Amino acid sequence: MKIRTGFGYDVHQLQEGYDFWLGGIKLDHTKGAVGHSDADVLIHVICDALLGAANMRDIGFHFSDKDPKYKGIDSKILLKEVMKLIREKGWEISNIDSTICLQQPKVNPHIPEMKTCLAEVMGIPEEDISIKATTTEKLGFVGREDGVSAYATVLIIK
Ligand SMILES: Nc1ccn([C@@H]2O[C@H](COP(=O)(O)O)[C@@H](O)[C@H]2O)c(=O)n1
Ligand SMILES: C[C@@]1(CO)OP(=O)(O)OP(=O)(O)OC[C@H]1O
Repeated sequence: MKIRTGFGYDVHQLQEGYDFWLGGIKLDHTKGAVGHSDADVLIHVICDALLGAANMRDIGFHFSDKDPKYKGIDSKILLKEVMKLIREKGWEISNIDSTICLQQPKVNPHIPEMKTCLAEVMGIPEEDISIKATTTEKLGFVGREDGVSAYATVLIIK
């Protein structure tokens, strides 16, 4: 049996007038995340951690932010595609752990819905997905509410 770990980190700006997609669901907030896609930072770090664990480059390598095909795309579609890529190489997910860095809004009340959504997209049990959140105590770009960042680690097996 082979076991590999992977790690992902990503940042998106927060601006008024944009939808705020996070963990596959739309949050009700005064600002939203800016990107070429729907800018779902949690999904992006999960994609990067999975691709990194399988040694298959990163999200921007597979889905270029210069390609009009991905303009405004639902990141759940990208995550499904990443799952296909790693499963084609024989990998299955053991577990995912993640942290969202966001000053506001509170994400804790939305974590169960995010887990249900992501588990369905990835075809894995909810219990294998951990999502956590932290503010940065009003420090830095997250603290100023200029952006949202996230980290994820994964374990994959074959
Ligand atoms: N956007 C966020 C940030 C944090 N949480 C939860 O609040 C707890 C306290 O935050 P600290 O930054 O003071 O550590 C944190 O542990 C999370 O449970 C949240 O829900 N949404
Ligand atoms: C997802 C992609 C592709 O639409 O665009 P963004 O939403 O800008 O996200 P980012 O994490 O900066 O890079 C990956 C991109 O290729």
